[in-house]
Amino acid sequence: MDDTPPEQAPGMRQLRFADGLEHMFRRYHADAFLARMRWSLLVAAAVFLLFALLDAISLPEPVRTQVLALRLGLIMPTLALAGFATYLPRLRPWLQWTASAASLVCGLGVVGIIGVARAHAFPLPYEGIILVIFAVYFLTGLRFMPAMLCGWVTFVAYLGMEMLAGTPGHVLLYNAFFVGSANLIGTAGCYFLEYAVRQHFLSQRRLQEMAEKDFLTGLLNRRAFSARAASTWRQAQREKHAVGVAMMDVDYFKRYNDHYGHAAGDETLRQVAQVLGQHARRPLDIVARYGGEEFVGLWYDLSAQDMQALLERVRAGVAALDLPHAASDASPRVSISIGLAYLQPQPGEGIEDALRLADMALYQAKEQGRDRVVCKQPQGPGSTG
Ligand SMILES: Nc1nc2c(ncn2[C@@H]2O[C@H](COP(=O)(O)OP(=O)(O)OP(=O)(O)O)[C@@H](O)[C@H]2O)c(=O)[nH]1
Repeated sequence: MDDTPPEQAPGMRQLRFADGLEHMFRRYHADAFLARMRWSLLVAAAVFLLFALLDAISLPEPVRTQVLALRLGLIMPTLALAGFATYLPRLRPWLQWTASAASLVCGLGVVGIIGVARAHAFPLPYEGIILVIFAVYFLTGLRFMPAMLCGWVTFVAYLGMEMLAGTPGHVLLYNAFFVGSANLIGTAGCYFLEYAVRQHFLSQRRLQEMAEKDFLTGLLNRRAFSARAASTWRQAQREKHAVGVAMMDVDYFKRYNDHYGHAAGDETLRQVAQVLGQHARRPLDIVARYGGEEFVGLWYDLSAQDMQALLERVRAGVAALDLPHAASDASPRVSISIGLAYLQPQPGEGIEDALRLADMALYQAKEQGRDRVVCKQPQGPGSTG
């Protein structure tokens, strides 16, 4: 397990983790901020509608028509489209893009509104730009980079518009200072916000790992096995694929502890677990510590022969560790007995049924002298159990 404190994780300061982790973070962020994004679009729409009301009451013609055209004909439909996009699961990976586009349209739209007022010499306050900038940084749920891009592009567009409109230098300087400062505050605030979200993401991952992993061996624990195996089992039922479920037990481990000491026993369990882990590398393979010196594994969609061959390699791998076990009647080295249940999950059957069968196979392996693999298949046509 990675013990680095979240704030020292590589890429934390740059707000970019290594590729795989960054991908997971973005998915986590998209899920965590989905509701917030919807609400922020709703709040933005409500504010723009209120301003439209104010414009309708207070602006003279032709400013009113042009401003309302921008508010109701450009900004509101964009917000509606961005809101709609949040309900399309296919667009979920692109939500930062759609929300950025909507934010940019709002920012440039407000620049346009002020530009219309300037063109008709109507003294419309420029502070609407500051409102938009704060909303982009703190309300939308945009990550730091896109939020910063939207904020600063809006700033530059605003400056350009004021220059084109011939705004006097000293007024422009003050306005630019205010809008620029809003952007600086937003940039810093948004950085710290995303930093905190990343810290939270890493802490949550660590907690989940701690809840799922066995402390001694680093394999999954029994609870995590049950959850994952149940889901793989259902998948096998749906797709009508076979699974191999194996119970594995280190032979005469009580005697090993008594002979070599508990600490040596711990180290042996770690090494055995490593061998098991090396044989469960596909995404749906699961191996876990079931308890004490007992391990459990599930392998998805292998033929019965491949499954038995794999477990034979596991048994041989443990033997190849070449750890002396002077007190064992099965072998002079540490060895493992394996009971395999090989079956295609039937409707109404659960993973417990497979575990029970694997346990029976393990019992037989012990009866037959340990250090071996015994396979059982459910009774029925073609059964070898
Ligand atoms: N070192 C160490 N020993 C453990 C741990 N968990 C369980 N054990 C020991 O594992 C032993 C299991 O003993 P038994 O259940 O009798 O099994 P066994 O001696 O392997 O006998 P067979 O399974 O019949 O071969 C006990 O002595 C437990 O104390 C652990 O985390 N570390």
